Amino acid sequence: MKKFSVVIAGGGSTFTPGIVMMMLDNIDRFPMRELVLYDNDGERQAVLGEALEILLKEKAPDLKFSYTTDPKEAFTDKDFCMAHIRVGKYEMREKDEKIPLRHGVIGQETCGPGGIAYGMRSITGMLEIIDHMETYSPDCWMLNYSNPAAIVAEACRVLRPNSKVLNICDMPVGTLRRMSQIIGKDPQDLEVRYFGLNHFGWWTSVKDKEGHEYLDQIRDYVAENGYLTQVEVDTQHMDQSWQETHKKAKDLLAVNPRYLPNTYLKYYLYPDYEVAHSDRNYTRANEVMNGREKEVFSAARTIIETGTAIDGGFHIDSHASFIVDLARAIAFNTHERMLMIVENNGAIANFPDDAMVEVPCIVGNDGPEPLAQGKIPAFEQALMFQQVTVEKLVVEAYVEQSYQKLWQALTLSKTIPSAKVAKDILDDLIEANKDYWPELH
Ligand SMILES: NC(=O)c1ccc[n+]([C@@H]2O[C@H](COP(=O)([O-])OP(=O)(O)OC[C@H]3O[C@@H](n4cnc5c(N)ncnc54)[C@H](O)[C@@H]3O)[C@@H](O)[C@H]2O)c1
Ligand SMILES: O=P(O)(O)OC[C@H]1O[C@H](O[C@H]2[C@H](O)[C@@H](O)[C@@H](O)O[C@@H]2CO)[C@H](O)[C@@H](O)[C@@H]1O
Ligand SMILES: [Mn+2]
Repeated sequence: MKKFSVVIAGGGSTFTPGIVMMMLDNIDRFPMRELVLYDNDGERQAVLGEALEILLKEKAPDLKFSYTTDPKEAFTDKDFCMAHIRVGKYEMREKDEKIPLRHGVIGQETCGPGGIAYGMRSITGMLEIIDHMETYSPDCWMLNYSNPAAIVAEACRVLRPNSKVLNICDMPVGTLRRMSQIIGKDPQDLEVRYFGLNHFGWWTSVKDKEGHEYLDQIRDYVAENGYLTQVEVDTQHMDQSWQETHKKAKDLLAVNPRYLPNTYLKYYLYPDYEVAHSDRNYTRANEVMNGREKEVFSAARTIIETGTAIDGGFHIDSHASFIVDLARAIAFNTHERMLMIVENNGAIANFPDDAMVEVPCIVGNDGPEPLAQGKIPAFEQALMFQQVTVEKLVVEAYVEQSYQKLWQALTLSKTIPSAKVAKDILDDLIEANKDYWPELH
C-alpha cells in the first residue's frame, strides 16, 4: 500500500499529540512515510515536536519525522495537509469571548461576535497555509479543521475556489457518539441525514444498517436529558461548561421538536440564558488554558525530561479517526459517507446554491459529493439564511476591508440585540485585533 507524506499545519496545537497518536493507531489503514509539523510559532511547536520525536522513535522508528517553521521544508513533497491553526492563539480566544460579554452579548469561540472576530483573523492564516501548500505540493489535499469552519469555508469558496481544501467539524461526530450510547449501537453502524451550516444544523434521520429509524427514540431521550449520557463518551468534554451544553439540547428540542439539534444552536436560540450563565471574568478560553493546554504542554515537558513517552501523558484522540477516514476516502476512493462543509448547489433544495452547508457527502478521490437533503422547513430555513448571510458579510468585509459590512454582519447576528450594541462591540474588537485584521475603512 502507498505510504503518504503528511504535514500538520498548526503543529503547536493542543490537539496535535492526540491526532498523531490516532494516526499511529491507524498506520495500517493509512501508512505514512513522513510526518512534519509546521507552525509560525517555533517556540510553542518545539515543545510538542521534541516530545513527539521521542514518542515516534519509540513507537514508529521508521517514520521520518520533523518539525519546522519553514514553509518550504514543511510543505514540499506532501500528499496531505492536516490543518488546525488558531490565529492569535488562546490569548485572542479569551478576548473573543470576553469583549462581547462586556456588552451583554454571548462570548463564544466560533459563534456570534467572538466567531466573527476569530473568522477575520483565520482567513489570513488559512490563505497563507493554502498558498504554501499549493506552492510546494500542488497535488496536496488540505483536511481543514481550523475554525471558525463556517467562515473559513466561505472564505475558501470566495478566495480559493479551486483549492483542494476540505472543511470538517467533529461536533456532529461527537454528538453521534452520544446518540449511539443512547440507543446502544456502535456509531459506525449508524447513517444520518443532516442539514445546516457549520455549528448550526439538525439531524433529520438516524438509521442503522438495517434501515431502522432511531430519531423518535433519541428525541424522547433528549427531551428529558439533552445529550448527556450515562457514561461520558468524550474525554474533551468533562468540564461542567460542556456538560451544560449537552444538557441544553433539551431546550433546543423544546423550541423545534421536529429534528435533533446541533448543540451550538443554543447560542442563537437562548443568547440571554447563555449570557446570564457566563462568567465574564472566566470563560471557556480560561478553562482550556488552565486545562487542556496546560496538560498537553506539561505532558510534553515531562516526556522531554524523562526521555520517554511510555506512559508519558499524551492521550490518543481516537475520536479524530474520522480524519483518517477522510484521508483514506481521498487516497483510496473509498466513497466514505461523512458530514462535510460544502457548497450547497441544490443539496438543500430551498437554500442558496452558493451557501457553504454541512450535509452528508460521499467522499472519493475527487473530493466530496453532497447527498440531496431535500427542502427544509421555513423555521430552519429562515434561521440558516440569516446566519449564512452573516458569514458571507464577514468574508465580504474582509475582502473589501469594509467597516460597514462588518457592522452589518454583527447587526444581523441573532446573538446581538441592536446595531448600537453591534457597533460598540465592533469598535472594541477592532482595537483588540489591530495586529491581525485587515484595516477597515
Ligand atoms: N473543526 C472542528 O470541529 C475543531 C475541533 C477542535 C478544534 N478545532 C480547531 O483546531 C484549531 C487548533 O485548536 P487548539 O485549541 O489546539 O489551538 P492552539 O492555539 O493550541 O494551536 C493552534 C496552533 O496554530 C498555530 N498557528 C496560528 N496561526 C498560524 C499560521 N498562520 N500558520 C501556522 N500555524 C499557525 C499557533 O501558533 C498554535 O501553535 C483551532 O482553530 C480550533 O478551533 C476545530
Ligand atoms: O472548548 P474546546 O476548545 O474544548 O472545544 C471547542 C471545539 O468543540 C467542538 O469540538 C470538540 C468535539 O465536539 C468533541 O467531540 C471532542 O472531539 O472535542 C472537540 C474539542 O473540544 C467543535 O466541533 C469545535 O469546532 C470547537 O473548536
Ligand atoms: Mn466544529
